This record gives sequence, structure tokens and C-alpha cells, in this order.
Amino acid sequence: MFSSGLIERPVSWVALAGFMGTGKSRIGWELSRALALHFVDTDKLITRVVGKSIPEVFAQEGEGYFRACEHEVVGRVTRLEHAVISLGGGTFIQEENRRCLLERGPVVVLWATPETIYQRTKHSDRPLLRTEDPLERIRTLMDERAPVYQQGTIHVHSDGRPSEEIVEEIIDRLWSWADAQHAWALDHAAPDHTPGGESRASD
Ligand SMILES: Nc1ncnc2c1ncn2[C@@H]1O[C@H](COP(=O)(O)OP(=O)(O)OP(=O)(O)O)[C@@H](O)[C@H]1O
Ligand SMILES: O=C(O)C1=C[C@@H](O)[C@@H](O)[C@H](O)C1
Ligand SMILES: [Mg+2]
Repeated sequence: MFSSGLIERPVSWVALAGFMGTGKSRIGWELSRALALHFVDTDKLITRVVGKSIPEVFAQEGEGYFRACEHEVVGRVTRLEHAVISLGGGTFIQEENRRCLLERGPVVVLWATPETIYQRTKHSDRPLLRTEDPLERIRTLMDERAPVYQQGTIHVHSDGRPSEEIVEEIIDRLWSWADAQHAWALDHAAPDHTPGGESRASD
């Protein structure tokens, strides 16, 4: 990772999206440490700025207010440099957020089965899962959202895997993505018309 005092990393900005409980917050934090980047968790940022927990925001201000906060936060985090951004589970679902995030850089989507998600979220308070049958709600919401999450850049499964292994896979896939971007940029670079430019390019 480190060589001659310079940090080698595939990207200097990346966002993590995906359903509740897929591990965006935990993996995002670990990824930020592995890449020596700042870490921002949009859910935590909103709770800090609003001064209320997410269940309180949903109950007292309504989901619409929370979605507006998310949208504003997306505008801000896409202007950051050197950061790993862990999004809320619904942030990438809003079209304008998605466009803005994908324009900024790679969006890694974490996936898990409804059963894993249920196990990981059952002891915490997620307003959208406050129902008689949270597992069924997870299944329905996942069916609705999966085609949208599919629009992410890189997809990584988190079921039954230790977080270190997931972080390692994300970094490998980010290197491949960055190499492909670089190759594409070279292929699409404006032709070099300086004297001797073409021969230099084919050297
Ligand atoms: N790979 C993993 N293996 C085991 N437990 C995990 C893994 N990833 C995350 N967890 C645990 O699952 C729970 C939910 O993870 P986390 O809060 O990171 O999910 P999230 O995607 O950020 O959810 P939300 O969208 O609600 O913010 C946490 O207790 C976390 O420690
Ligand atoms: O999936 C969602 O819509 C949500 C996921 C959480 O991260 C929080 O952002 C909130 O509970 C809503
Ligand atoms: Mg989270």
C-alpha cells in the first residue's frame, strides 16, 4: 500500500451503497483505514446535524424530510476529496442522488440475502423495518430496490464473509476499475498533433 512515502491507492474517492445491514458503515470504515482516506457516514452526518436519531427524524419530521437531508448531504460529499462515503440504504435509490454519485466516482454496492440482513438488523431500530414481519418487509423492499442497486459500479457479496476479506475484494476490484478507466482514457485521448507526436504515441 505504501511505497517511498507515497500512498498508492486505486481511487481517492469511493461511495458504498446497498440495502440496510449489508455492511456499508462497517466496511466503509475499514476500507477508509486500508486506503488512508477520510470516512463519512451519511446517516451519522444527518443525525449529528439534525440532532436527532434516524427513528426520531422519521417519526417527528417525516421520511420526506430525511430524504431531503440525504439529498443535501450527497451534494456535499460528492465535493469531497480523499474520502470513503458510506451511504444510507435508500440514498442511492433517489435518481438525482444516483446520477450525482455515479458522476463523481465508483459506487460499490454491497449485497446480502434477506436472511442475513434480518439477522444483522433485528436488534437495531430501522424505521422501515418496524413491522410485524420484518423479514417479509426486507424481501419486498429488496425486490423493489435490487434493479436500482444494480446500477452501481462494482458489486460485492457480504454474506458469511469476514469484513477483512470484503475490504480486500473491494480494493482489488477498484484497482481493476481504475485500470479500465485509465485504458479507456488513453484510447479516447485527443490525437497528438505535435510534431513527432504520433510516432511518440506508438513507441
Ligand atoms: N461481513 C460482516 N459479517 C458479520 N457482521 C457484519 C458484517 N458486515 C456488517 N456486519 C454487522 O451487521 C450490522 C449492520 O452493519 P452496518 O451497520 O455496517 O450496515 P449498513 O449497511 O451500514 O446498514 P444501514 O443501511 O442501516 O446503515 C452491524 O452490527 C455490523 O457490525
Ligand atoms: O434503506 C433505507 O431507506 C434506510 C436505511 C438506513 O441506512 C437509514 O438511512 C434509514 O433507516 C433509511
Ligand atoms: Mg450504515
